[in-house]
Amino acid sequence: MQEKHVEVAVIGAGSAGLGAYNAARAHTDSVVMIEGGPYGTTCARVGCMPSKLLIAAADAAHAAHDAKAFGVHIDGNIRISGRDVMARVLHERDYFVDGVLESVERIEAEHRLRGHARFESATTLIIDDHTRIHAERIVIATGSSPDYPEFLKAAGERLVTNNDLFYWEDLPESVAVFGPGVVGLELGQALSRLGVRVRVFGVGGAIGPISDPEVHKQAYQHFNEAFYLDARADTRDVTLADDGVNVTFVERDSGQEITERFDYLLAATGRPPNLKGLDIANADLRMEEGLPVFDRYTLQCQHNDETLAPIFIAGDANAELPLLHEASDEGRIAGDNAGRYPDIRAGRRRSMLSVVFTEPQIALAGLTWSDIQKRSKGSYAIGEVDFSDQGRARVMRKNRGLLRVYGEQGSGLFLGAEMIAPEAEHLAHLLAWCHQQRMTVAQMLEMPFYHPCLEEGLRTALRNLNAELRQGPAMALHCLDTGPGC
Ligand SMILES: Cc1cc2nc3c(=O)[nH]c(=O)nc-3n(C[C@H](O)[C@H](O)[C@H](O)COP(=O)(O)OP(=O)(O)OC[C@H]3O[C@@H](n4cnc5c(N)ncnc54)[C@H](O)[C@@H]3O)c2cc1C
Ligand SMILES: NC(=O)c1ccc[n+]([C@@H]2O[C@H](COP(=O)([O-])OP(=O)(O)OC[C@H]3O[C@@H](n4cnc5c(N)ncnc54)[C@H](O)[C@@H]3O)[C@@H](O)[C@H]2O)c1
Repeated sequence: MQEKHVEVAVIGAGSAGLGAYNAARAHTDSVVMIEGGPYGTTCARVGCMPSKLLIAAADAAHAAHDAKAFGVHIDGNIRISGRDVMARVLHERDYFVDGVLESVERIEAEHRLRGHARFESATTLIIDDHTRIHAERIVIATGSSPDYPEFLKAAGERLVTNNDLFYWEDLPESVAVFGPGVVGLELGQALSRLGVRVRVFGVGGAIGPISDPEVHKQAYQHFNEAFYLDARADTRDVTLADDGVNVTFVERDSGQEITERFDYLLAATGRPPNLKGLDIANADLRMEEGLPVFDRYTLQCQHNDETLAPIFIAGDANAELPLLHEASDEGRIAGDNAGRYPDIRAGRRRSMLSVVFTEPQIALAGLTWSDIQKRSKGSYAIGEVDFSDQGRARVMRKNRGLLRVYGEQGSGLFLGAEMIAPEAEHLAHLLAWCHQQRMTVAQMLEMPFYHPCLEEGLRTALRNLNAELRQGPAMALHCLDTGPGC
């Protein structure tokens, strides 16, 4: 067993780990980054990028099918080649992975260590069985992995997760998706648009990250127009079938128990943090609900006696906001603090922004509806716009969805938003930026709105909110002071 002494050890070379390494490296040369799996990050390899590539193919298929509604007739059959779709996904995915691999290659070889890390004590790590690292400070950036309930294991080799799906050489005929969370909705809808027979089964009623009941209602309706989604499914059995898997469930509308065969079962039932193999009990960390207690501004953990530990936790590993930009931010903050220790600084946390790349897209910005229920003690108002009659959305045949914006009574401050809306990724950015600038709804309304744009729908929602906050005039139906369709 080799012995190595460093100031900072970073466990995990994903988006958070790479950010942490770079930030710590700005303070000291004595850093090591340990990676137990393949380099390339979850985001590039099996997460954000390949999922968006699959969705891009699905959008192309959908546009081709929808073209005739615009008077554009594509003569002959629209043929989707599963092999070509998956070949492009993998080819482009590799391009993104290669970019990450190049950055990893640029890191000095003596700063990189391959192997699975586990804690021997709060300041020593064992890497596989080959190296013991004595580290003055440690950053845990181990990410998360798909997890699923025991009964799904009956699907055997037909059970896949996001770790497997992007390696398919061809598209299957059918997939049963368990979990209408972010992964299940994005991949389920993409597969459905690519001609795969899809059913999505959930428990407890949740759809993606939506907490606003009105947005939830619309989402349920829109997705069900596109594919079968039962967010409170009564699934009775999962068994292996010939070259496939049988799922027995109570059909949502008929109430009949049926057994249906699928080529694959996609488990998208959540991604808990990778803490299990870490022997974290040896690190003397204070734990709550299986997770280390940490400060979200410094990312620093506590010892069991509640003193501060020289251990930091960033990215999906801390389960706070398992999103790429948050992992990068947290990695930088944790690495900076591990490097500058004991001179710990609070890092800048941005306004919350989350996008689900479905059609319509789901997005959250600032505080969510459920945050506001907890924090605002009734002193808030809601404005909304329904996109079914919004001018630009209608022009593009994307006139579906609901945007709800929240503001604070008295101050008129913009608090947050939830939406299922056309091109919500852009609307949500504007809203997150305004939230971070602590703007009032009235100030937001002073900004320019171009005609005819989806942002005019946002303006309608903001005007509605301003009126509800009693800071502006009541809304007029089809007011034409700004052009038709607003
Ligand atoms: C299908 C899918 C789509 C997604 N799409 C989006 C999106 O569109 N936008 C978005 O913002 N987010 C998206 N995400 C989430 C995003 O990918 C993650 O939030 C982000 O990649 C987390 O980065 P990380 O550094 O925390 O983890 P990772 O990138 O997973 O890095 C953790 C690393 O730690 C290593 N490791 C684990 N344990 C050990 C150990 N004991 N010893 C050594 N090494 C270890 C792992 O091998 C891994 O390389 C998506 C996720 C999935 C699954
Ligand atoms: N566009 C994006 O930003 C993006 C895309 C994909 C993933 N992600 C990140 O990855 C994280 C993990 O995504 P995820 O979708 O795996 O998890 P999730 O927590 O978002 O969703 C899991 C879903 O599975 C359901 N579920 C749990 N047990 C079930 C069961 N037995 N049967 C049926 N359904 C069950 C849950 O109710 C929930 O709806 C997300 O929270 C998100 O932060 C982000």
